[in-house]
Amino acid sequence: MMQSHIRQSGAAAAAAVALFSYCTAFGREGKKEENGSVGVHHLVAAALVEWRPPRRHAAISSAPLTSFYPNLAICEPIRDVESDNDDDDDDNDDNDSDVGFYYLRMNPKEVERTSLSDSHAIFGALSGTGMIERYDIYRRVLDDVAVERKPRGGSSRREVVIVNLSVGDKLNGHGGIVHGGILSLLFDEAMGWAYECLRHEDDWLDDPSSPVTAVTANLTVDFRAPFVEGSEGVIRVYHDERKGRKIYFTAKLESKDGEEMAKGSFLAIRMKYL
Ligand SMILES: CCCCCCCCCCCCCC(=O)SCCNC(=O)CCNC(=O)[C@H](O)C(C)(C)COP(=O)(O)OP(=O)(O)OC[C@H]1O[C@@H](n2cnc3c(N)ncnc32)[C@H](O)[C@@H]1OP(=O)(O)O
Repeated sequence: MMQSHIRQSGAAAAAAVALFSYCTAFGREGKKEENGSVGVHHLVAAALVEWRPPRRHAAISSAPLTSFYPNLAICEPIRDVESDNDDDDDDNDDNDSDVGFYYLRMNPKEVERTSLSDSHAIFGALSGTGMIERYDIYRRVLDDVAVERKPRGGSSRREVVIVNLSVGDKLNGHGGIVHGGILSLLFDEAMGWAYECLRHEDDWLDDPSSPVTAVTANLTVDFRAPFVEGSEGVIRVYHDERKGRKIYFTAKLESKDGEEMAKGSFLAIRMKYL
C-alpha cells in the first residue's frame, strides 16, 4: 500500500517553517534555507511528506493522499545530475524506484494562480465527484546519496513531477471513456508544474528581472489505450531540453496497473513580457 511508502516526519513537520517563493526567491546556489532566501515573498508553514516510491507504481493510486496534511513542496533548483531512471527505454523506468529519490507533494492551494478555485479548470470547475476527483502533484527530489553517487552532467532528460490522479464518470466522450481533451488538459497542467519547478534552476536566473511566465505553445498527445471512466493513473513528466525561451517536455499517463495509456509532448515558451 502506498501508505507504507509515505513517511510523515514529525520532526520535519515541526521544524518546517519553509521559505517559499515562486518568483525570484531562490539563491543561485539553491541553498535557500542557508542563505535566507533573498527576495522571498511568502513565509509559509510546510509539513513535508516524504514519499518513497513503491516498486510498482500500481500502489500509488490506492491511497487517499488528500487525507494527509496539505503540503507545500518547495520548487527548488533541481541539481543537475544524471537521472537515475530516465533512459530512453521506458520499460526500465521503475527498476530503481526505491533508491535515489523521493517525491514531495506540491500544494496548489498555496499558489496564487491555482488557489483561485473558481477559475482554475482542474482545481475549480472540473474538480469534484464524477469529474477530476484527484489531481495530486509531486515533484521529484534526488536524495543526498543519489546526488553524491551521480556525476554532474550526463543526460538532461529527467523526471520532474508526477501526478497521482483519478477521473470519474462525467468527463467522457464516448460512453465510458474519458474524453481525450480532458486527458490533454491533465497533461498540460502537469507539464506546467514541471516548468514551475525547472525555472528555479540557477542558470535560468541570469537575468532575475526577466519574465518567468511560460505558456503552452504546443501540446501533442498520443492516445494509446482507452482511459475508462473511474480510472486512477499517474502522469510522469520528463524535462527533455531547453533552447533559450523554449522548454521541451514529454509525459506519459500510466494506468494503475502500469500500462501506458497516453503519451504527450509539450513545448512551453517563456513569455517576453510576463
Ligand atoms: C511552486 C509554484 C507552482 C506554480 C504552478 C503553476 C502551474 C500552472 C500550470 C498551468 C499550465 C497551463 C498552460 C496553458 O494552458 S497556457 C494557455 C495556452 N497557451 C497560450 O495561450 C499561448 C498563446 N501563444 C502565445 O502567447 C505565443 O504564441 C507564444 C508566447 C507561445 C510565443 O510567442 P512569442 O512571440 O514569444 O514567440 P516568437 O514568435 O518570438 O518565437 C519564439 C520561438 O518559439 C517558436 N514558437 C513559437 N510558437 C511556437 C509553436 N506554437 N510551436 C512551436 N514553436 C513555436 C518560434 O519558432 C521561435 O523559435 P526560434 O526561432 O527562437 O527557434
